[in-house]
Amino acid sequence: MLFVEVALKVPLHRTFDYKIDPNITVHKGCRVWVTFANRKLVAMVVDIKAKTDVPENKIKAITSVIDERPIVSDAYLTFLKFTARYYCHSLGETIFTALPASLRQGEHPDKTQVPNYTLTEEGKASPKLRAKKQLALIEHLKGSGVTSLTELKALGFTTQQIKPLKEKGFIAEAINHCEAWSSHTLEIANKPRLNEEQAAICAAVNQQTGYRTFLIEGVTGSGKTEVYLQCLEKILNAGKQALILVPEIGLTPQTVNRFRRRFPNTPIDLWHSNLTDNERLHTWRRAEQGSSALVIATRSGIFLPFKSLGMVVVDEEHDGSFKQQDGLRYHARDLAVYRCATQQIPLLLGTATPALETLHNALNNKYQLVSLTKRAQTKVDNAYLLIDMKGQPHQNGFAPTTLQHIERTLARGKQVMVFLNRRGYAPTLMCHECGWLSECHRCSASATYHKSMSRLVCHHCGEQSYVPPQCVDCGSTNILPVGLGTEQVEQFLELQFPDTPLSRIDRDSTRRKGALEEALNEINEGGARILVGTQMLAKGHHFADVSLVIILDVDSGLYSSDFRATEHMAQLITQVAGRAGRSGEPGTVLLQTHYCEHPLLQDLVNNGYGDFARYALKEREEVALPPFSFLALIRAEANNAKLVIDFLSDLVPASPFSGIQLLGPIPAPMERVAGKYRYQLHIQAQDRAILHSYLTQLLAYVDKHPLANRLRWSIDIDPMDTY
Ligand SMILES: Nc1ncnc2c1ncn2[C@@H]1O[C@H](COP(=O)(O)OP(=O)(O)OP(=O)(O)O)[C@@H](O)[C@H]1O
Ligand SMILES: [Zn+2]
Repeated sequence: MLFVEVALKVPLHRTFDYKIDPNITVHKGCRVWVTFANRKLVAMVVDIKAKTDVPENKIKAITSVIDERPIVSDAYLTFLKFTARYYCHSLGETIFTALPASLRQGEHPDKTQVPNYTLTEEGKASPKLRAKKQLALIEHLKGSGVTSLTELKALGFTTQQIKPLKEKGFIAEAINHCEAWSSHTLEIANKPRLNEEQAAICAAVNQQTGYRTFLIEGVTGSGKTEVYLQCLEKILNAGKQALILVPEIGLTPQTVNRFRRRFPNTPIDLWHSNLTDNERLHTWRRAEQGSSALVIATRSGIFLPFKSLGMVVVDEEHDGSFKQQDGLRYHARDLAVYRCATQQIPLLLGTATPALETLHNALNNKYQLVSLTKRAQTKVDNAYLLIDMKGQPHQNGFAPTTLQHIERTLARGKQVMVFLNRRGYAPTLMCHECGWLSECHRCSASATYHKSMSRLVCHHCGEQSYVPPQCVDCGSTNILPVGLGTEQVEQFLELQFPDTPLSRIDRDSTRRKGALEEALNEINEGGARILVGTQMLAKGHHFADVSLVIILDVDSGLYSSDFRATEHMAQLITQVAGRAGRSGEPGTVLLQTHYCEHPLLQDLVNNGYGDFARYALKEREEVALPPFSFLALIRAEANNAKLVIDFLSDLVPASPFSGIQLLGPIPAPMERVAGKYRYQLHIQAQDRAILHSYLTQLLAYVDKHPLANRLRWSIDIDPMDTY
């Protein structure tokens, strides 16, 4: 008799054995159907063995084999086993998080094809068309030859343009070549000559054989993307594959476009949350078969099963979106380090604002630090101005000086960008008579006033309610909005500058499909002169005409209970500021603050992020916070606060464990969300191995804990925020 050890999508931290008829062939990395607790489940075979500890009368046989051949390699399974161990997550849940939905459900890996499009002879003859978007699509296909539907969608095209072009016979569906990409020859379009700093980095990367992580610390607009592109040439020329991880794809079609323009005939595939299940399966399979050369992906792309991976690039490595915030709470950048190290390939981490963890590793020579200190297309730097708000009169959050700057910039025909990381009209409503505040009754948070909808909306649980005509407590009609949101900024600026077109970009204004693309196009074509937005505006956009950037409120980041708050604030300021002065003349960055003298703020504006970050690292070292120690968080929540506290208290051992500091149970910074009480346990250690061995013991205990099934709990290794 033979036995298979399988991983199942269940939260238990263990695998399960089943028996299998020796006449049936099955391999590691194949899926099988099994019954588990009276349910039929897809299982992944992680080992095949001759013996089992399960008694003979207890062991069940598998129901059937799904895959004749393994769908993932041994090395890939090893990677997932590491992931599960590192994040203290069940192997089964880890494997089934990594697989695309169709494979989780037991479907055939070759179930689907995504159409490709190419120009017909009529299409190549530059047909006269009135629709601008249809023309743009024809132009695109002229450059790229064959392009998948997925890529066209990422570039902002829709079936509205594709269908009529197909009907008119200008484009046709093309055959999808699933051959290995390595049989192509690489075509490289025109490219700029690298400057000295860029060339030095490419040389260092190209020289590398085997594993090395490079941190490319390059100011915004210094040509990091150009460095990735030119480093990729060697990898692609060798017929290898590369993974490009980016924070967002929907927001930045330019990125995809840039890779496509540089490598016109190269199979590029995409992986992000807006794909359909079929599209995901398609990309997954093409990566696994070696048919894709480049995959541009968001966070979970780190789990794609490449056949011959040659390089990974993590662009904007500091970005919070690389950390998954529920389920398997992995960090894609950190997993990239493991993956590249085991596969002996280079990893490029690029950013203007390195995460302190990454910088620490670079300063310790664990990673190689390489820098781009100058902007690629302009010689000038942006000027920072701190606007002291203390005791100043202001209108809807704008100091008089700020308004004068806007006026002057507009008069010169330039664009102005106003940044505020809070959507809605005002974060709360207040009764002027009795002090009543609009609070969400399910969360410990205020409900945001959305004037255009006439609603109060909780940004934490989503609950909406009508704006009360009178104070709920005292009946007064004197109810006022307190604080500032983007909607209010928009209305105020429209009144101040009535003849100036304005565009607001935040989650509310871009909810309708295609709204974001329209707004971005309008900005790029110079229509909108004032741009108001949240961090959606901060990420990676290249707006040529912006020469004044205003950050309305930097104070909230200076004093916060989260030890990473100042780091995140400095990253955000630097990234937003980087949108100014991108072509030619220097930009101005105005920061409104009540704390002009704050040493971190002074350091940031006078000496730049690099200096700030090195100073901030020293501060972390003094108090032994990460990266100078290692942190794990156990979170628990339930409707009943006592249950949560009892559960977490019970996890605290009676006598201390050497090398481990425990704090808690303490309430989460937002104690109540959607009616649930949330508490947490902070577990800190100077040594990662000690932390992990402690957690392994703890988890074995939690798995059997009688309260564990009565509440929701989770463990977070290297948590990014402590809420
Ligand atoms: N060596 C070069 N010669 C001329 N132009 C260059 C060179 N390198 C980059 N550029 C141009 O400079 C601009 C900024 O470069 P790139 O987008 O690569 O910078 P980045 O550092 O990735 O920017 P971001 O700050 O948005 O991440 C682009 O328009 C790019 O084409
Ligand atoms: Zn709420």
